[in-house]
Amino acid sequence: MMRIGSLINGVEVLGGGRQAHDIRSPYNGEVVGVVEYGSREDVERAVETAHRVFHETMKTMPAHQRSEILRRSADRLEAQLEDFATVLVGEAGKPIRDAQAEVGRAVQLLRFTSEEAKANNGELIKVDSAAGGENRIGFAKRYPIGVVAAITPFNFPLNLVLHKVATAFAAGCTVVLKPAEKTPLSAMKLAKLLEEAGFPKGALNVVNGTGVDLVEPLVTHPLVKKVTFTGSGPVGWKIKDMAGPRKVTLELGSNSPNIVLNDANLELAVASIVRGGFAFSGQACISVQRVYVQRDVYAQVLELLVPKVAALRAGDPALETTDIGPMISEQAASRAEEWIREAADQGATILTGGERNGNIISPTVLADTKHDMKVVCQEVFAPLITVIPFDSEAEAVAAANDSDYGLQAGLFTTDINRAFRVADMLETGGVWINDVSTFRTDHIPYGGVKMSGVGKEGVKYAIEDMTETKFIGIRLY
Ligand SMILES: NC(=O)c1ccc[n+]([C@@H]2O[C@H](COP(=O)([O-])OP(=O)(O)OC[C@H]3O[C@@H](n4cnc5c(N)ncnc54)[C@H](O)[C@@H]3O)[C@@H](O)[C@H]2O)c1
Ligand SMILES: O=C[C@H](O)CS(=O)(=O)O
Repeated sequence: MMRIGSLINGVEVLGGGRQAHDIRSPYNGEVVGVVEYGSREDVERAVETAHRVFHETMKTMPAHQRSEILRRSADRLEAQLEDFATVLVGEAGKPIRDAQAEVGRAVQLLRFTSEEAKANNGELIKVDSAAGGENRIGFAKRYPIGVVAAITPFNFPLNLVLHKVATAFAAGCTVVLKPAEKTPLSAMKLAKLLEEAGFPKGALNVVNGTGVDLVEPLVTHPLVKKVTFTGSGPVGWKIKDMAGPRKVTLELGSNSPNIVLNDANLELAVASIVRGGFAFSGQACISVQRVYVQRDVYAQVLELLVPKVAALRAGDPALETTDIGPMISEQAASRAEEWIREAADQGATILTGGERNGNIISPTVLADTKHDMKVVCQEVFAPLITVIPFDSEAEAVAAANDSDYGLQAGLFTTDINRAFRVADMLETGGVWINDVSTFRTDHIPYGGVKMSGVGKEGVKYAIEDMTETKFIGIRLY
């Protein structure tokens, strides 16, 4: 069993009065690890270390060397895929096939960052485009920003950490990471792997503990230049306020809309919705939540969809046969159960599911919901979708956009003209045509509008955001 502390300058700090907390399997409550919480002083030392290592090593490390270490990290992670997947099953209750897929994505992400670390950054400016700019050229040159504070959630505890750490390294930055308190084991295992692959000690420092205790001293530290947060909206917006003048990226939640038009390939749409609404018990920020179906195919869609959802197998996340594992905590499962009950009391019809067994919520499909029900207008973050009929494209777009959130959307149609017409009108950071909102590859630009966040991740875009542009001009004579 892993016992971890915080990692500062390559040394794991344990003992010295630090409080130990059990990490328990969300499935059966078994202790799968122990974490000792760091202190505000640990945060201070972590930031100072990251600052020193940035100036002494990382900002001048040649791009080919950063790229090579990222590539070696990918190879090492690939070789340990099963070990990492087992940790994810234990700490997050993630079904093993989903856990393996997350590690596979993390390997690929490291390979993308390895390539992107060598890509051109910056551009040549034709200064003589401006009257008076004759005989001058300029460069928009990018420089690593410095110490990055990264705060991450429980649901993709490996891949979402890498979205911040690997991109920061590719840019030449250093990092202080505060992982989610429920899932710190994979983050620590990863931090050690990155050091073993060749990143200098102190390039990544990890402080473990609660967000309430550690995040404020971290994001307000004067040596921190950028804050990158993935997690829930209320916490994210509070962190943005704390961060003051620092650059901030917020990757937050959503109640993702998915539209099925009457000319869609319904088999494809339904299979995608089943996968995208229920993978990891719907605990993805882009999970399918609101499904809008054109009225003339509504009955047909339900007929295809409901038996497929009912056939999903819930149970032990360690088993290859499990589709639906536990939610992260009893509190999260009880909240989902309560929202389903409340919707049913207000007139929604439960077409399948709607039950709780410990931390497992049976995969649920609701119909007859109303816009102001919590299961529609708030982020559900549970294995639950609502299926809502509409008559016209305009009605579907208006309903989809009638949300505080705007992360990703899905849209099914066989007509390319309708596809672009609707995609152009959706108020989200991304739209998939003939796939669901839940689909993501790690190099696409990714990030929400409205209350779903600010800034973009996706390898190239995150790296850009870890840099600052300085203009350097030359007058030729
Ligand atoms: N847009 C995205 O890319 C994306 C990806 C994954 C998850 N999410 C969102 O994350 C949420 C689920 O993750 P979660 O439950 O771990 O989120 P969370 O906001 O509870 O926790 C995220 C991080 O914030 C810290 N934190 C919690 N409360 C805090 C506080 N009061 N002050 C300071 N820090 C605090 C936690 O310790 C953790 O490290 C969902 O809303 C989901 O949509 C978004
Ligand atoms: O939970 C939201 C994540 O962004 C999902 S994914 O890891 O990017 O697929």
